[in-house]
Amino acid sequence: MTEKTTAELEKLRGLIDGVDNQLLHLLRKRLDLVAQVGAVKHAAGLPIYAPAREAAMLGKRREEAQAMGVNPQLIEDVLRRLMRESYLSEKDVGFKQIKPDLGQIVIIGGKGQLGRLFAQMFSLSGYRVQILDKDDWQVADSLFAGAGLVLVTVPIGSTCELIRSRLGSLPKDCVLADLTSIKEAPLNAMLETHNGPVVGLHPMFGPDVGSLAKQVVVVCHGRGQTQYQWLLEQIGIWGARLVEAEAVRHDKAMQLVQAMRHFSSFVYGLNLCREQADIDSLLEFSSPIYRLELAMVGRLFAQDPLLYADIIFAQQGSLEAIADYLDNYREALALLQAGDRQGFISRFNEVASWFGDYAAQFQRESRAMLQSVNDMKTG
Ligand SMILES: C=C(O[C@@H]1C=C(C(=O)O)C=C[C@H]1O)C(=O)O
Repeated sequence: MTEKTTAELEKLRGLIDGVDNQLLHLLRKRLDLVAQVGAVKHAAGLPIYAPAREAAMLGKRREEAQAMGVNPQLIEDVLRRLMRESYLSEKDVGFKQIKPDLGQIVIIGGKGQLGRLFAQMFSLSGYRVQILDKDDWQVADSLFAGAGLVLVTVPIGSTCELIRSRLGSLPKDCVLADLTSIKEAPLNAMLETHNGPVVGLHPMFGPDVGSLAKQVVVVCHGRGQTQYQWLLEQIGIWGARLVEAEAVRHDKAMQLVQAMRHFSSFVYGLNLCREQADIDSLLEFSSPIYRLELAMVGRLFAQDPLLYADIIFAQQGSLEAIADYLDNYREALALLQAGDRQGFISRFNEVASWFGDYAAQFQRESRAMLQSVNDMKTG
């Protein structure tokens, strides 16, 4: 590099540093304003997450960006990241309490990760929360006596047994709910055991989400909705979207969304392990999509094997879904073994037309993800 180039670059970089520093000050200012909005909303009992305001704001900023020669997607990306930060700040002020006159909330399995998250959310909303873990059954009766909600969040394998053997004498107005990732069997167990209000919930996220804003919670109605409506509203206040479903339809979807998906990630990991793949080399040669896939598979093995065993072994139907997957794998492999390129292409087209417009939608969505995977690279 010539001295002139070095000097020019240094000058421009100094200016960029100055702009970045101004950005930082603007961010500080924005965070402070959002905190004030948070306080106003908290006082009025409104949730922080306001999708209509977000859509309007994004639309306006995109237009302004366009007029200024800035890529609209750039300002949208930046604002979406900032809004995520806004949701996190809500934990500082707490949430509106929808049912202040509720007795205490007893969370069975409250020391598990998801149990702890819900305990925290209820506490931040002003409820009195009691945790009942495996070694606490001697105090169960006294906890249940004043309970307005009993929430079961124990491993799937023990859920129904626990409900049937331990929850037969809850106060009659107490809401009984569970967070199990299958719904039909636990819902039936709750309905058979408790005569009061019953609802099945399935949070479609892991315990490491920073905020519930935009996360989905599936709701399977049991009985006495008017008595547990407050619970649904409370979850809405946390920012989550409630999706109502019949338990059977939910469980069927989980055979693919969870059991088959996790099982194939498990086998993918098993295969890498047995092949003694060199992860460093894989990463070195990885395309962004491969890296994303490796991250998706690898993250499974950073978690509790019991949780995944529970999910995969929970339903007989999952076994069939996984067996079907294997059949399709074998059939596709046979095309390869037979050198049937045309057969592969015609299957490909068959699947592509089945995906229809979703294929293009998924390509757009993954493009943004892949770009952030690439942004994360260092060196
Ligand atoms: C700050 C607000 O709350 C949330 C955060 C927003 C933001 O960071 O801009 C926008 C809408 C809400 O989801 C608001 O309503 O203005």
